[in-house]
Amino acid sequence: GYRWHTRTPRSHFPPGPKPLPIIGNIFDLTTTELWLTAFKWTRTYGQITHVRVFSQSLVFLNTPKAIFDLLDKRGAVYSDKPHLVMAGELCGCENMVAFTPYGDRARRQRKLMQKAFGSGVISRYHGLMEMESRPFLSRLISSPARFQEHLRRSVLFKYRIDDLSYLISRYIGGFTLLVVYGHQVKSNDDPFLDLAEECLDILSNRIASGGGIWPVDIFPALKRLPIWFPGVSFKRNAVIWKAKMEEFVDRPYEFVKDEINKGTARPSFVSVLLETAKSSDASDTTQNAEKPTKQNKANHTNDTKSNLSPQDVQLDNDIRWTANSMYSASIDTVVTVLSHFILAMVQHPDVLARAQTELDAVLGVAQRLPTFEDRASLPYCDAVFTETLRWGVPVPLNLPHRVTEDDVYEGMFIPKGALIFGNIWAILRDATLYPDPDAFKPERWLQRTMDDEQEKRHDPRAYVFGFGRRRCPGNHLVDASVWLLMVSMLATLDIRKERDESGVEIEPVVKFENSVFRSVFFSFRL
Ligand code: HEM
Repeated sequence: GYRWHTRTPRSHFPPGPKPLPIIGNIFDLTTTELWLTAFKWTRTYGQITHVRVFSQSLVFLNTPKAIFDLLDKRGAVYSDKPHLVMAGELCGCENMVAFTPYGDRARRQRKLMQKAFGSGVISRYHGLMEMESRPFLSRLISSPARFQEHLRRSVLFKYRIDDLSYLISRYIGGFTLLVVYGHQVKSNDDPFLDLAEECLDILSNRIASGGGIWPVDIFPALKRLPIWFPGVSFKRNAVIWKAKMEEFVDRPYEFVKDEINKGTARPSFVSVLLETAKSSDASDTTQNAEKPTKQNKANHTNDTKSNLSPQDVQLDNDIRWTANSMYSASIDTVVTVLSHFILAMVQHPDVLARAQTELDAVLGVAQRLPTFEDRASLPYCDAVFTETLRWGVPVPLNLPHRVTEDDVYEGMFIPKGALIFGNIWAILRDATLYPDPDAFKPERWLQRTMDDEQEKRHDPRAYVFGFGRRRCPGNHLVDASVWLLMVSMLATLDIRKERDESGVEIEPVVKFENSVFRSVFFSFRL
């Protein structure tokens, strides 16, 4: 039965729109851009909102205080992830880091990612990022044939954001493939990048569309229906998608193993961990391995299965899935942030001009491209980057966390199993924190009026990467690589509105997609 009918009176839940009997607030949730709806609720219900879908509680945390009090300070019970039958179990995504239940495995995975992309190691990749950003720029300006060389920052091709998304995903995907797997993308039809593209499309537009909640997640009994049963097409799809996801995880990983065996592996996240594991094998230091589950065994290639210890199997799976998670989590997110940047530049030629003037002064007549050494001398460009993160809000409702114990916060009851959404949108659009919040205003980051602690809380980086023990492990990488792409584009390109036949500028028609990421579509010119 429903817990609140017996033990806890409904009035003790955080406030929220009134649910219908049984189905709850389903109809309150089905609007486009759910974050806009959730934002409206904050006006009526304040710092926390509660809604439910059938018996599943959804809790939106709408203020920095509520978010940090729960997701940070009570991280021990607010760091689990929803158990998704369809996405996790049936489609095999349960080992991806963003879906991993909170516990030993999640902690091991995060430790590995910390090694790869923790704040202390990012500067090691600066050279590589600078190197990889060059082909990105040249692909950008050479893809359409009409480049006009006599203009320094030159204009004049028509783009749809999709064309650019493609190039950005090649850049960030290529970079991650190199760092994580030691694979260098050389051609336009790289098999690993093509596979990633196909799989990310399946993941975000098929498996996780609608927040990843399928009827079978609400009625788990559906999964026991036989596959031929009418209406069970989700199970047939799941079989196909699961095979694809496994290929996505296994192929680049097996590539590294092959390269190691041949003695030709380029040093990478995976190769270094595998080599370290091999050399510590002799001294046998691993402890506390989980018992190998069916899943673990199934993941293993036949030739090695027989002589692997449970510890080896565990480590092998940790590396395999962590590598894929970093690779797959980096692509759509970075594309989204850069699309927001371009949109802001198209809509604010004055900001573009000021950023370019600053760059010109620093880069001088040499007309070289910017590097990380220049960052400290480019405060306005940095402000443009910070404001892009605040204004764009790439993941407006964060990824849901799941609370593992009944909890009470300021007199409100939060039931075990509730999904908790950090309402990042509500915070970054809060006029008391960021006056005139809809406006794109880099100036707001130029004068320091707060002490260090307040400043840190005010910085959009405290929000856009999520919270507590699940906070995005790629955040330091993003701060470097996205900054570099932005200033490289500012240094070499003009970004303009489209024009009609008679040369008159057209306001971009902007369309946001209703999904986990705040993807945006529009046209512009470079
Ligand atoms: C601008 C780009 C990015 C944004 C805005 C972003 C944002 C986020 C957010 C909001 C979360 C959810 C955090 C939470 O549950 O509280 C997350 C998780 C994650 N991100 Fe990112 N991310 C970006 C790029 C990257 C990159 C480049 C990587 C590569 C290392 C990455 C890897 C991950 C992983 C593995 C998770 C799951 C962490 C976990 O559940 O423990 N992200 N990211």
